[in-house]
Amino acid sequence: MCGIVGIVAKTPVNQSIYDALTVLQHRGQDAAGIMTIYEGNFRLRKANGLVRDVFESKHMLRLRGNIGLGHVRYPTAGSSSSAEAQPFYVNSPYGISLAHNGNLTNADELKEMLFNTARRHINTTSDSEVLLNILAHELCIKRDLELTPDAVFSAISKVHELCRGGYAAIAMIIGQGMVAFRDKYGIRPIVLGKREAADGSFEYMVASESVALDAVGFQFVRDLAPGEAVYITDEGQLFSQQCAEQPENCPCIFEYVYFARPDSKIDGISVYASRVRMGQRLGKKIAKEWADLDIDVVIPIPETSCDIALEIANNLDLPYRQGFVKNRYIGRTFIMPGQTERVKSVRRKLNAIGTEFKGKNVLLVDDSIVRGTTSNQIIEMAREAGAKKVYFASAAPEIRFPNVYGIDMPSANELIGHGRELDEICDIIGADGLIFQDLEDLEAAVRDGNTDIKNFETSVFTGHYVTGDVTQEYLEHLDKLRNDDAKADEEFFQNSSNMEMHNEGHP
Ligand SMILES: O=P(O)(O)OC[C@H]1O[C@H](OP(=O)(O)OP(=O)(O)O)[C@H](O)[C@@H]1O
Ligand SMILES: NC(=O)CC[C@H](N)C(=O)O
Ligand SMILES: [Mg+2]
Repeated sequence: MCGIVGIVAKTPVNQSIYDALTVLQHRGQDAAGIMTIYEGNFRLRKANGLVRDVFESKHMLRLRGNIGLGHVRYPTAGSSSSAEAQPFYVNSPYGISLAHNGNLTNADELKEMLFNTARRHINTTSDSEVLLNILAHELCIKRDLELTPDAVFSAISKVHELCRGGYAAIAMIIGQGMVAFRDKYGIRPIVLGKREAADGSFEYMVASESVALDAVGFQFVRDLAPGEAVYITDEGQLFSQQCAEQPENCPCIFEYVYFARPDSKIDGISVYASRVRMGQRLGKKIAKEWADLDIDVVIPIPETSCDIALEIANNLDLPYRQGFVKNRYIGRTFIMPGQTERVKSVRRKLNAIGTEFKGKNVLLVDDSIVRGTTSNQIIEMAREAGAKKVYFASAAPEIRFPNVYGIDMPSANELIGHGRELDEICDIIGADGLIFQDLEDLEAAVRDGNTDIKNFETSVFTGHYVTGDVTQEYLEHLDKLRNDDAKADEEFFQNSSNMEMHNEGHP
């Protein structure tokens, strides 16, 4: 899940984009990039690493200009090489750069089509470079020197016709403006904000999550609707239009379960409040199904599950204790690119406080169990710390199917819930009892924040893919390409780029 941000302002945007990226860091820890336009040219800095490591003062000084884009990357297509860090850019037409969150499911076909029909070459394995070239190709067909909003929107309509999958994207066009758009199912989130400039006019910002607006002093205006595009000219004029045929609101439910920050609101739903409701519902289920269990204490697995666990404890009338301490300098485990790193990071990241476990029957709570990397080790740690019995609750149901829309779960076989029933999963993670939230309850917990949303993207639980184009053949192809072994084999290449980036220079 990447984080994206774009700002069109009256004053330099580099610091605001940097600050916004730091609060979107939880969406991608692998690479970061900022691109601005200054005196008719792009200025770019992107590299592998966290925001604080990628941008030094010398880079920030170079990133001049009042319009810019930023990206934090969690690779879910292609490789982790710095050459695939974002934003990407193309020279023609105008000079366009793009930052993308999500995954295209038909990137291979589009790549071929781009060559066959437009002789466009894609030099990386990134689906985002494909998306940028599709947009560039469509804008190229409009040959006027100045782009009208109508021409931009008709290009985005073509993008929607051609591209499948989940995408929220922001593109910047030299001498014209910035366009942000969201796929027709609204799978990936994106919000619009505004701020009053000193001269009384408005500056605009688009970002993956509302928390980014808060961080840099923009007021939330609204979420982009599924299929909608907003175009902000260099002068700061805002236009918006629905660009997709039959859009359908179907946001990714995993944003609420795990990805997004609790202080964000997505599609009118507070992520924090939805997690509290997940806790309420799961608490009720535990009370009903485990009435005879002698649980002494509820302990969360930091960090994402803390709000959920507290509510479960309230519902069960049990004490809530933060029995695991999280090392604040270690990032999120699940979005690390390889399984070896993920396994190692659990014990580096979490440590048990012995007194909270010794001689007790503990209920550990996590937001989700994906590969079982965390639950497996954490249960072992609870036992080492002296727990008598270790029960485990997951606020999301069993994850049984791959994700194809921008969450790196490409291989069914790597999912602990794939093809396994509750008892078997419980045995593998080594718990004395295991309980999952029902999908109905999870959906209701989120929907209670905005009853206009009838459906969510829940394919990891159901195997039903809303875009309707995901075949067994595609899933097998994805598995071969991106399972952990395949990625480990590519490790050497991930650390070395085919193309060095020419983004260093003098201010
Ligand atoms: O079953 P797994 O494959 O281990 O994946 C699930 C775990 O990964 C995530 O935590 P993560 O450490 O990424 O982030 P957090 O600190 O936000 O909880 C999630 O919150 C679960 O704890
Ligand atoms: N998680 C994401 O949004 C990733 C965007 C894009 N598919 C990439 O891998 O760079
Ligand atoms: Mg976690």
